[in-house]
Amino acid sequence: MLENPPNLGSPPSGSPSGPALDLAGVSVRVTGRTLLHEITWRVEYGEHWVVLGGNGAGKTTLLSVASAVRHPSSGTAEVLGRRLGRVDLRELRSHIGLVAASQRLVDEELLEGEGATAHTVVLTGHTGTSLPLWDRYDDAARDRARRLLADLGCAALAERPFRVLSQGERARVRVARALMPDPALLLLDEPFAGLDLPAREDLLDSLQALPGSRPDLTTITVTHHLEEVPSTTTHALLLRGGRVLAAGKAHETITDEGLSACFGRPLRVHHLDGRWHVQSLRASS
Ligand SMILES: Nc1ncnc2c1ncn2[C@@H]1O[C@H](COP(=O)(O)OP(=O)(O)OP(=O)(O)O)[C@@H](O)[C@H]1O
Repeated sequence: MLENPPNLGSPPSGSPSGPALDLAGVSVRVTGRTLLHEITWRVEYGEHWVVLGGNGAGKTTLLSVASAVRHPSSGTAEVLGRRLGRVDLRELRSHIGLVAASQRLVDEELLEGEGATAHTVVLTGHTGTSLPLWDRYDDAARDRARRLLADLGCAALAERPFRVLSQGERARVRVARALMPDPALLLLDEPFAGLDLPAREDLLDSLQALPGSRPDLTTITVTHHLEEVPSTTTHALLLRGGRVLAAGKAHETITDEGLSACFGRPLRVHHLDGRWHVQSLRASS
């Protein structure tokens, strides 16, 4: 047990002791297949991780454990100081912000059909529901939803129907929604999927501003693309075939050797003005 576990009734204040995420020997098996092999991974509060790996490496499966959606088949997983299997997962999930662009919000279509505005979509993050529960939203919640939209550079979109928003605008509204309950942990599963270059850069700017305004927030971003790694990233985990190839400080982990092993081809990594870029040596030779 942690000496001072974060107060899950309200957002942690100051820097809580103990890790935000602590996986020890975590394996995930489905019939006939092992999707994750004995993952050991520790994420401290205030760290900003990127999980890199090719298609099918196990990134989404790993995030499903970190987001308290899935139990490990073996090993132990502690999220925000709570051991999966011993706590109410729904209550724990209310302290975790999850953005998964590839999996639309459960009832996004329903929200669209209802003509929900961007502000309403963010408000549903307050109750963790697909549809708005109007009697649960006081003035403070409504103001907070507006402030979050402004933080994500979307203040002008507040009253616009969600269904008419561009993919880039939707991506930022989803992040605002995920931040609505003031989560201790923000998990982003391919948040840049389907975005063009300006939309990607806008979302990156917004994500890179988060550590400044929320010093205790811990983030984990899953991506295939090095160009999408926020400049505020502190740590990286490289995944291949459901196994951790390397995990540690970003500069020590995102290397030519590490990335080449992770993606199974010779790669050269460049780090320029805080951003990462990759060059395929096979393509250029
Ligand atoms: N329920 C399941 N049953 C069987 N296999 C599964 C199941 N869920 C995932 N897989 C397989 O596990 C592997 C890892 O999947 P996962 O979605 O975690 O990978 P990923 O790294 O997120 O991939 P991508 O980048 O393509 O989204 C894949 O080969 C996938 O087909």
